[in-house]
Amino acid sequence: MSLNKTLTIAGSDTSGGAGIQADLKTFQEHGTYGMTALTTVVTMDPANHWAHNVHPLAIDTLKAQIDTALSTGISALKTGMLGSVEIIETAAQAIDRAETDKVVIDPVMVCKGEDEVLHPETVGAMQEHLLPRAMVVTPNLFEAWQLSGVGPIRTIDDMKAAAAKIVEMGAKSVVVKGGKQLDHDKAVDLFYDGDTFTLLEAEKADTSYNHGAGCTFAAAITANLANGLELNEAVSNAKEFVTSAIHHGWRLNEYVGPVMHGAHSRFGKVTINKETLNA
Ligand SMILES: Nc1ncnc2c1ncn2[C@@H]1O[C@H](COP(=O)(O)OP(=O)(O)O)[C@@H](O)[C@H]1O
Ligand SMILES: Cc1ncc(COP(=O)(O)O)c(C=O)c1O
Repeated sequence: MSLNKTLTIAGSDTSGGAGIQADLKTFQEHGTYGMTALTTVVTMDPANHWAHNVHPLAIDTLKAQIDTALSTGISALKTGMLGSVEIIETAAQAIDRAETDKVVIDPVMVCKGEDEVLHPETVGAMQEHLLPRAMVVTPNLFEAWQLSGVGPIRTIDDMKAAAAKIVEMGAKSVVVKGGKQLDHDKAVDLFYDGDTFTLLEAEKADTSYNHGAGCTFAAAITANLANGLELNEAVSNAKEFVTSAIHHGWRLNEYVGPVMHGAHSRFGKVTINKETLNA
């Protein structure tokens, strides 16, 4: 028996909820064989209110990991926290060498609770190098604003305008995640494949234990694509998966509450609403 191989090019979240830890747990839940290329290691300082420290790895170390993973012939890949223009360029080269067009770009710019881009110059590099290579991009509202120039995004019409712009910039499709940020009674995401706008609506969880939700969502799409699902099905199944994970988010300590990556298989399927919108 062989498994579909999924690669994540992303940061390590030592606390285990986001980053490659979220990706691997999610890949495992979907029955794919997860592989990793770490860009950076994020640690948290227990003596200083869990302040994040970012430890970038040498670029040659990243390249060697990519070489290792690509040599196995991967089925799908995703990118997460990249952190510098050089790393973004390296990820783009990896995508060009991968023998698959199943590429999910999670344009991680900020960690939850912060609203400043980690490195502003990386936005231009993502626009130039990653959007044209993406089968699907998964920005939250802030990231969609930064990538598209359309914003601040406050309504579903704003989400549509940003999504259209991101596809115009070269992405094959995009999911703009309204999540908790959009002022709406449901957790609403907008999927646009260049043709049709589809609203994905789930029950909103009243929780702050949602660390890793974005990574988990993008990893689930990646695994679904690797397993042969059509793009729209890969996205809506991933929305069900992450909704369950968020509704079972839990308290790791006084600073962070990760999603429960395995909730979907443990507690059963949740249902979401799908609605096609007029262009
Ligand atoms: N409170 C919530 N209840 C249900 N779904 C949520 C909630 N917060 C976020 N989501 C969903 O989780 C997924 C990831 O979104 P989000 O957490 O906004 O991403 P990011 O981590 O990139 O900011 C999206 O499908 C979003 O709609
Ligand atoms: C390595 C890494 N990647 C990605 C993220 C983004 O996490 P989320 O999925 O909660 O947006 C974080 C946030 O802490 C992180 O540490």
